[in-house]
Amino acid sequence: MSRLLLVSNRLPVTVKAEKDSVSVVRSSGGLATGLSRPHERSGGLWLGWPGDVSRLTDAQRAQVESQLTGLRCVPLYLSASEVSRFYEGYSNRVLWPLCHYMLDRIPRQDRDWEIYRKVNERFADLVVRHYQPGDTIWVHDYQLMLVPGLLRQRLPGARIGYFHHIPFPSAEIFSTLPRRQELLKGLLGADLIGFHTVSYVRHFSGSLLRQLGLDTDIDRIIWDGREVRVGAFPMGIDVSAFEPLARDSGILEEVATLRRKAEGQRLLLGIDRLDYTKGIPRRLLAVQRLLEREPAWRGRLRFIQVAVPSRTQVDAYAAYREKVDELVGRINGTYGSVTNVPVHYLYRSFNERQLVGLYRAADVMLVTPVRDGMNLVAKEFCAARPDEDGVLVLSEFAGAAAEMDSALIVNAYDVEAMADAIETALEMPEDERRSRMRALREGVKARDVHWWAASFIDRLQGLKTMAEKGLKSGAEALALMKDAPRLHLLLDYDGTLVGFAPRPELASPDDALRELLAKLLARPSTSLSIVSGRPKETLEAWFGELPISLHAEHGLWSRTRPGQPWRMLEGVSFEWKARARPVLEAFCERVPGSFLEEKTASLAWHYRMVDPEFGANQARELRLLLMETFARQHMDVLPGDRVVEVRPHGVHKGRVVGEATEGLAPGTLVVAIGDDRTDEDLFAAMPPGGLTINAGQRPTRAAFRVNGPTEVRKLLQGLLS
Ligand SMILES: Nc1ncnc2c1ncn2[C@@H]1O[C@H](COP(=O)(O)OP(=O)(O)O[C@H]2O[C@H](CO)[C@@H](O)[C@H](O)[C@H]2O)[C@@H](O)[C@H]1O
Ligand SMILES: O=P(O)(O)OC[C@H](O)CO
Repeated sequence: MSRLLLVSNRLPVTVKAEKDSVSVVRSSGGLATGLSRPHERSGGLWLGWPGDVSRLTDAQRAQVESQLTGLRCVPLYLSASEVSRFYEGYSNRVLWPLCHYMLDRIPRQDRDWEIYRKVNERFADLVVRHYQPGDTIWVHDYQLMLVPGLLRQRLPGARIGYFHHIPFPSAEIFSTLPRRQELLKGLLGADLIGFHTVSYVRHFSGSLLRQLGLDTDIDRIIWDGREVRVGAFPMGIDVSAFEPLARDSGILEEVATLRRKAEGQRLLLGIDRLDYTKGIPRRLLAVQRLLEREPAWRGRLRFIQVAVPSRTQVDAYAAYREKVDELVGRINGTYGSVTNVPVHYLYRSFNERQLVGLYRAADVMLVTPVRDGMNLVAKEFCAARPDEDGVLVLSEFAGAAAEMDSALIVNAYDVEAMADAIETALEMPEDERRSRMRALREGVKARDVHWWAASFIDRLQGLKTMAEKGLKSGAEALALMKDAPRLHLLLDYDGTLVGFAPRPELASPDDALRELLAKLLARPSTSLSIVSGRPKETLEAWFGELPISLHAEHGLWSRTRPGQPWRMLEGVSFEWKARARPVLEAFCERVPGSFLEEKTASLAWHYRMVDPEFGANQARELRLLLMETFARQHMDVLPGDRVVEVRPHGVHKGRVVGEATEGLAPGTLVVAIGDDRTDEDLFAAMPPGGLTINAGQRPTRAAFRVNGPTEVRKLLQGLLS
């Protein structure tokens, strides 16, 4: 296993300052336990913020640092202003509510973005300082969304993963963020981007399409000349740590004491960070509603709500706390008695042993966030129930609901339905409770936190990095081309010599391109061919006068010299065309903005002016329909860049190589440059020693890569100097 560099905003340790001493202890949270095994095994480092150390003396700080070194943790200290503007500001006032669909909580002024960016840079710089070739870098969560991109600039060949622990919102929600594109580009610096559920993966892909025009091919995105993978990796908990605690005799005694104190009562339990995403007020209202409508439960229910203080400096959290306090007071005031209150509200953190005791004692666990990335509390509850009893009421808006369908799934916004679910849970027969809990426990055990970490790391380490793929740069290609005694260039047109225009006829050659081609032709021992998918009429009109060979419609038509007739490949069948046309026309009608281009042999359905998400979906549907309908016909369906093309089988750009290079003097270096899938056929048919250059970002069999038409022109210009 290669060395792991873990990067998260918070280090997995807690600094404990007492009167005269200070110590650093490993935290027990999900991330800390989940990654501790790979962290130890890989001999790597964990980089992050150790929390507020501003009140420590110099000597204490030195002591902290030496203990951190022992744990192989590297601290990144945040100044007071960074804590307030990076952590509390952009991370928790903007990104947190955005990802949890709470747009009205985001401040109107975007004033903390710069600090967010700068702190992300500080993290990236720290990683670079500790990076050794061969390391795997794994960045965590929304506080560090720019870090993968910043690392990619600094360490182009590194293997980088990113995991998003909170929901990724729908494309409509994400599009409200002024910095949406920067953040997406930041994430795309990673080789692998992980989310808890497939719906977050879908939302992320939707945003890529809408914001950057990038289509996700199952789990693969092509960005900046690299492949980026996305996937769902549902996080689990450390079951092996919970199980023994749940059988611990000391804890079981405490459970018995608690149950004795609540004799004659059923126990409901809620355990959360005090966060406005956790749905505590509606949960309280549901308990209130049950007591209101079913007087028989009054005095017979005890709802224990534990809330750990969180982000207390952020106003929204303070206001939320007041709201919860007020509701608890109101319910207890209405339904309490001199000896008993229905809600036991505990505003503090509990240690793991105390939590397990509560989980073990509860009849019904209420996990009802209004939005939650995963929610590990739901899984901890099940792991703590080897007795196979207890009912889990789980919000459909927690990522955990995607896996835990044996829970009672509720709409956490619907107070009445939650009151119903609590009642159903309280009255559930023992058999049903056991069979549901058994199924839940199986899932929680099978996909624990070690499985989660290992599946992400294995996937990441199984991917080839840029360096391993070995694509060489345009500069290296230029050096070889300049050294060659003679040169023949096979050039694709659209996407290679010119960029894309809204309609094909608008992408005509500009003056600079014409001048460049003329100069290349004047260069000693240099000849060239244009190999395009365009109709022959277009190539004739644009380049007919030039002493070059022209190949139209992916090689169906060829013309070797000006004035020579165009010749068509022999033995090509077109009978499918009349039947395919109405299918494509129907798509033009139903997808506004799309249009049909007809060439001699092929039909192309263009959707570059259509809403990207809708266009891509419709293109997928069209391809499936064509492949089904014309399964045994002599035709190929080719997906292109915002185009679906249908062309005769056996007609492809590779067919022109023989003719275009016929009669070249020995020792001529043949160079092919193209950007899309149709150019791969050209690359595949190159003569031995030929040089292949991909002018795009797709996976390619080419040996060299440059980035788009601007760099192609720069490369060709380089031949003239
Ligand atoms: N009152 C309390 N006292 C003591 N400990 C308490 C506590 N309340 C919660 N905890 C502990 O905190 C840990 C994490 O809890 P969650 O997954 O529920 O949410 P959190 O929002 O912090 O995490 C974010 O990251 C995790 C992991 O990816 C996602 O599941 C989640 O959706 C995302 O918001 C659990 O181990 C739990 O025991
Ligand atoms: O306490 P925070 O702000 O570091 O956040 C803890 C949560 O687990 C974030 O996902």
